[in-house]
Amino acid sequence: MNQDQIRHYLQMYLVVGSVNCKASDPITIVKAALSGGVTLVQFREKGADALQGADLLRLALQIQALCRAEGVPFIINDDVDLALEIDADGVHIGQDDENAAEVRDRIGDRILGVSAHTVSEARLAVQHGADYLGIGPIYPTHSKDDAHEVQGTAILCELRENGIHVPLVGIGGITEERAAEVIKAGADGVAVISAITEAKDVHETVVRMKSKVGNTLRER
Ligand SMILES: C=C1C=NC(C(F)(F)F)=NC1=N
Ligand SMILES: [Mg+2]
Repeated sequence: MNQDQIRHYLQMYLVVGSVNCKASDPITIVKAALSGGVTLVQFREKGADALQGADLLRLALQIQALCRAEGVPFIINDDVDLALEIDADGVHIGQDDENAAEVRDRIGDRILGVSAHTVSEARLAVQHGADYLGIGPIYPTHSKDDAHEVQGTAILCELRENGIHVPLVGIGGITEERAAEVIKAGADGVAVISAITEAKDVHETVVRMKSKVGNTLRER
């Protein structure tokens, strides 16, 4: 997939799993987020009471169907086997998951996202064929209990200053108020968990956040 297409997808990136959906259920949240205009959805089922087996597969297929109906790509976090089993549009892997080069071989030209926390991790991921890099946590997050130390937007500037020009998406504690500064620092979009899954009005939150991202991208 070409880089401009990937950059477009990264603008308003929802990362969701049943564990993050307390106020409401994942399907209701994903429907409202899609109607608000999210441009990419990642199914990330992690944590103490994460779904497994048939329940996991059922929820993945349900969210995949909702995304497909809206023409929004659907990505699976970590689980390359599940992604291939249901023919997801891509996978997102961390530094502690399967080697990115091996995953690229397994998934063909599906979307490959890789988490990176330093310039050297970013360079390696790009060499191994990553289509985009997930960078963070930019701000303190309570969505990931083993998150790396908070990096602030400086990491985004540092990556761009060191010649990392592939599509980048920031993640970690990103809220509507913070979205613009993540884009100004060089990200092509924002990846969001609890600011959307715990929002009082999911649809409106996505609409507002997406318009702030779009306006800031145009001003850049
Ligand atoms: C650990 C992660 C880091 N970044 C991303 C994203 F921003 F979506 F690319 N997703 C993850 N699951
Ligand atoms: Mg992982």
